Amino acid sequence: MEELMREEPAILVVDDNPQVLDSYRKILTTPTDKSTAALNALEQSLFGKSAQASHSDSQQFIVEFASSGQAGCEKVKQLLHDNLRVAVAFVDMRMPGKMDGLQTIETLWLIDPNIQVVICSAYADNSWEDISARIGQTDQLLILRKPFERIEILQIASALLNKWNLLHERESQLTQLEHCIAERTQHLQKALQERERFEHQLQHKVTHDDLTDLPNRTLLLDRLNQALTKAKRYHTRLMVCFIDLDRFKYINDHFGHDVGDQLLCTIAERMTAIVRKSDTLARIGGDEFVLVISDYDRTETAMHGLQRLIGCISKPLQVAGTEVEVTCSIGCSTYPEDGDDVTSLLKFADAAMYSAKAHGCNIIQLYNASLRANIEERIRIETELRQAIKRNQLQLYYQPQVDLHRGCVTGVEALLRWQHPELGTILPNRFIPIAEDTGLIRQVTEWVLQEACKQGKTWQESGIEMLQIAVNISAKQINDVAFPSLVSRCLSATGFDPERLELEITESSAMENPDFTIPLMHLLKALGVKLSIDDFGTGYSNMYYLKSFPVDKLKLDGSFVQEVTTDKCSHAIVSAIITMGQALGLSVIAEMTETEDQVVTLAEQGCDLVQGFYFSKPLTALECEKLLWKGAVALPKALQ
Ligand SMILES: Nc1nc2c(ncn2[C@@H]2O[C@@H]3COP(=O)(O)O[C@H]4[C@@H](O)[C@H](n5cnc6c(=O)[nH]c(N)nc65)O[C@@H]4COP(=O)(O)O[C@H]3[C@H]2O)c(=O)[nH]1
Repeated sequence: MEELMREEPAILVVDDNPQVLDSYRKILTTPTDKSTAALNALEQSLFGKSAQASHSDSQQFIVEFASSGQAGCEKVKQLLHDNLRVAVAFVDMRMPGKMDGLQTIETLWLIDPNIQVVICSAYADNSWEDISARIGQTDQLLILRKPFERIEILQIASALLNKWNLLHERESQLTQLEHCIAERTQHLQKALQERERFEHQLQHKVTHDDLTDLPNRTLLLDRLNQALTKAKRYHTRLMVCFIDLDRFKYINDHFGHDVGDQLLCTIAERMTAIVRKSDTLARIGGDEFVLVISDYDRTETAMHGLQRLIGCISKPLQVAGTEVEVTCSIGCSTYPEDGDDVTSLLKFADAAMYSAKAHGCNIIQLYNASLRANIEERIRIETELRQAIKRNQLQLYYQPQVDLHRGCVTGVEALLRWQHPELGTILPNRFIPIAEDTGLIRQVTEWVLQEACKQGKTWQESGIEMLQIAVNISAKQINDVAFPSLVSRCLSATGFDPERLELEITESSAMENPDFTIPLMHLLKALGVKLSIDDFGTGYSNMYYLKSFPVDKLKLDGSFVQEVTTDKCSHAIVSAIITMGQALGLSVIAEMTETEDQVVTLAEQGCDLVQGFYFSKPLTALECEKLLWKGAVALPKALQ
């Protein structure tokens, strides 16, 4: 509105006397004469350039005339309506009609409070004090006594017009400034909101899992800390539950990662729908979820909730057009019973979950004392195994392998023992899995290979004939690209004949990732070593892959061997594996052979080699050497 106002403001003259009005007209609208030129010069020296610009030489002022107060007010209204403003009003004091001078002024200021007013009166009936008392103290009002001088009117008009212009300019600058500040404030507020939104998004991203949008490990730890502090303060209970989906890896590998992701999202949604808002459900790894249940009354109540959770997870779901049922294993630890810090509660729940997994599907396992003992032992083994190699506490035992056709020992299997100074002999099943989990398996395998090759070389050089040494290779090693070079290093370091070294790979580890293990097996074969499949018959061998494995030997799993004489099925499986091995041109060895009947039955089925307590338990290198010097072993009578 303000911008639309015409720049040059008007002067209003209100007087009921036509002659007075005429005088005003003459003074204010007559072109410049000498006196007005002098006035202009005076203005310029007083007000500067802007004063000069305020009115032109040809027309002094824009002037409006009104013969009554009412007409004057109407005129101002009309001008405002036409975007014109009145800057100065000369108002007569005594006027007939409804409005005298003061009433006119009051009304004028109601319409436009910025008008500079000059009261022109010939009478002294209104003193300045009276006027001030009526309309208040103001610097917008001057009193001019009639009869007035032309120069007085011109000076006053010019000065007030300039004053009005300056005020108007200041006012519009202020308005502009306010507008600018408002705009800037709005801009800053918007930027602030944007920043807050961004920070919120960032915070969410840092604390939530991308796939399921559940809290991640960071947020879980934070919430768990808070829940634990609360539980301690209010003496309430807290349960930490590790939930792991069974066979997820299989689904992921078999159907692909997209399907795996979709499954995880569906399961996460199902669980979210039934857990209490006050509890925290987080995803901390591939198929691992953690639920924190706080403030529950009895363990049974929490167990009931977990049973419901199992129920909702294992409801059938469609995966890539196939109906799948997902089971899970849940391990729980509780505050205050099992621990009073976040780390312990998480560790114990994790241990309980592993125990649950070992017991089958959809099992809930509460942490207990025996699990605690297991964990403590595990931690001890993990810590001390690191030192065991350096402190020379590892030792290889050798178990002879007997050739049933020739009746002599043609090979040995190297079996690892840890001679612990306090715990005595520790068997590999107790520490190999821990070595695998901690990555120590690489050092352990290197030590075993070095030691076996060194021993083999010693025996070779001492004249023991044609001895094959079999070494167990962990699943972790068979998935390690650096493994062939490790084998090569050991062979070169010891000078052992590669043909005499046999690497035993379990069927399940060979089948875990055949696309990777087959090329790796070929690399090993290129070194000249022999390969055998251990525990054969227990894994899920795909016959197509079996054909592709560059192996020399199948090692029949001990569980079938031990039942070969007592169980028809085991007998049939043993017989089938031996026949298949022969057909594929592979030799077959049976492990854990304990009785004469077993040896005879295996020989009758065409098994080439046997290993087990029947001929010998695992022996120290020295004991084994004595047996090897003897060469021949006593076969059962039926086979002689
Ligand atoms: N009941 C019975 N058992 C018999 C008989 N004959 C031998 N055994 C035992 O059966 C296991 C055979 O080894 P495995 O199947 O390769 O199974 C091995 C192998 O998988 C692993 N292992 C042993 N040494 C090493 C090693 O150096 N590295 C790796 N990665 N694993 C090893 O530990 C497993 C267990 O080894 P050990 O405790 O030495 O147990 C050995 C051996 O002592 C028998 O007639 N009856």
